Amino acid sequence: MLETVLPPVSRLLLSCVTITIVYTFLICIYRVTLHPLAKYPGPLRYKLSSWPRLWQAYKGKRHIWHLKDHEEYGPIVRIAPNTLSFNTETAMHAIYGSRNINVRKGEWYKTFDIAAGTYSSFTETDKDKHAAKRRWMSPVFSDASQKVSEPLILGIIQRFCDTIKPHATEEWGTKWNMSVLATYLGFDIMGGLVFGCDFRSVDREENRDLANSILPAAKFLYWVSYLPMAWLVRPLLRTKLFEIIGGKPVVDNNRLIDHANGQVQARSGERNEEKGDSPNCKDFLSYLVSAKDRKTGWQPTRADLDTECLNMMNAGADPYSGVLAGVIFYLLHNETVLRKATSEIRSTFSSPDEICSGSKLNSCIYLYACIEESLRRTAPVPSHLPRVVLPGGISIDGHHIPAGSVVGVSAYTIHHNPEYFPDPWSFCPERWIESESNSRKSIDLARRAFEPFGLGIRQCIGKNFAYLQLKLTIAHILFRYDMRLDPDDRGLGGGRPDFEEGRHRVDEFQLWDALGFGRDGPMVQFKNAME
Ligand code: HEM
Repeated sequence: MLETVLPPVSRLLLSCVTITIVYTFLICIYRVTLHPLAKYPGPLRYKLSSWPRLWQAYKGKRHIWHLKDHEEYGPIVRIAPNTLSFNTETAMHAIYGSRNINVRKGEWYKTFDIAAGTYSSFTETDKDKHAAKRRWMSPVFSDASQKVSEPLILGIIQRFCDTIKPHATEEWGTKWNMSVLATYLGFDIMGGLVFGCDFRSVDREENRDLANSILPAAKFLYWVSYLPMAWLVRPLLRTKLFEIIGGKPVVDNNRLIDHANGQVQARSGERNEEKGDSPNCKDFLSYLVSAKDRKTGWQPTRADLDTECLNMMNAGADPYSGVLAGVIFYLLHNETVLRKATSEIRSTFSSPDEICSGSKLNSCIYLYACIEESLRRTAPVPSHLPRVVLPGGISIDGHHIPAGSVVGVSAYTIHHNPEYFPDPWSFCPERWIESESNSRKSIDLARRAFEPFGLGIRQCIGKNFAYLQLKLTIAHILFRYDMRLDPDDRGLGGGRPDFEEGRHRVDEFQLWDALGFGRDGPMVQFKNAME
């Protein structure tokens, strides 16, 4: 009846709307009844649609939601129509543990550095291509390369400490936002390591723009990568149109890409001596430009080099900076721990010049335990690192998971699982040290559930560099300075009882979930501890 009185265009529109409603309704029914993952528990809205996940990613709170969901629904939660989240160490090893596991990285990764030209070792989803890239990069991360790089890392850390010095006499001096300082320090170190380029963003304000771009760009790409049809957006990432739509974070990301491209380009032209580049330096780029995969003979294109350098800057600088800010936060919120760590460093070394890699640094087991405990609390990728199940499926904790499903474990959730980490909300470096009250068995169990660097073939290739940088930085700071929270701004970086659930713990360093994590504070004052 209605159809006969309506004009043809309206009839067409009405049909489209009706078909869409019926289709959506049927999809919803399918997702909660016949879908292969229908039997797994989770909130109804997650089962129906992946939009709630996008919203959580946009708000930087996915890790908080994961934790809450697992508390409510148990060790397996359906967090999107096609995605399961697990919270056991056995699942973690079943998903990420070795090369032969029948999964690959998910499409989600593809958004991150495609704007730079191609996929990096981090975002490559094809297993064989990834293996070739990993072999190509291995000389960069060898022990020999680390030895060559250490003087550069030490030089930048010492300059960082010298920058604080005039503001930290015998009295408590200027207050510093540790998240901000650590961002500049991380950027300077990676700029030196990757490009042999001396950014000096710690001590020169005019050089800080690029360092400040990394996190906003990462936050933006993080939620964009969760768009249900992110593949439509990817080709637009580098366009002017997208700069207008996305605003500053997109512009920032493009500036970072341009910078990486410029640095790679400079290898075929003149180097920029004025900016402090050393013509003979052995930086990461110098290994990569001339190397190829020894097994397949694969050689990088210019786009591969651009993308990989950008990836190393991002993957190397930001997690280190975030964790460093986290270590300082937790030391300052746990006085006994700070005292013990400081005393270990000051009794092991007799001057800052002695603080370098070697047996003395390795003997600082309390320092190492503080880093492990901070990595537990502030894993730089707090939520899922998604893996897609390949044809044939896989078995996880006795469940057959069909091909095409997406599976993962959230580091934040498993790192706060009391089954592996008793009293998970307390900062307790002692849990990593064997003692009468802490058996080898419980440390081994904790280690099996510990994944701040990922696991298996996709584990962080820069892990050893990261530990070296963290140990050196913290040891130098503790040796040279006493630290305290600025009395006027004690709360910055922590939660507050009047904040929402999950952000209410004053002694928990607050993370903004992204690739790397957003952060602020703590506000720190230093006092010179050396004569
Ligand atoms: C505290 C410091 C760091 C943490 C916690 C960390 C964490 C991680 C994690 C969790 C992954 C795996 C992601 C996944 O499975 O999708 C990863 C990958 C990676 N990281 Fe790190 N990272 C750190 C520092 C560094 C440094 C200093 C570098 C050196 C340049 C680096 C370079 C990389 C690269 C190239 C990958 C990709 C590896 C691959 O897929 O083969 N990271 N990192």
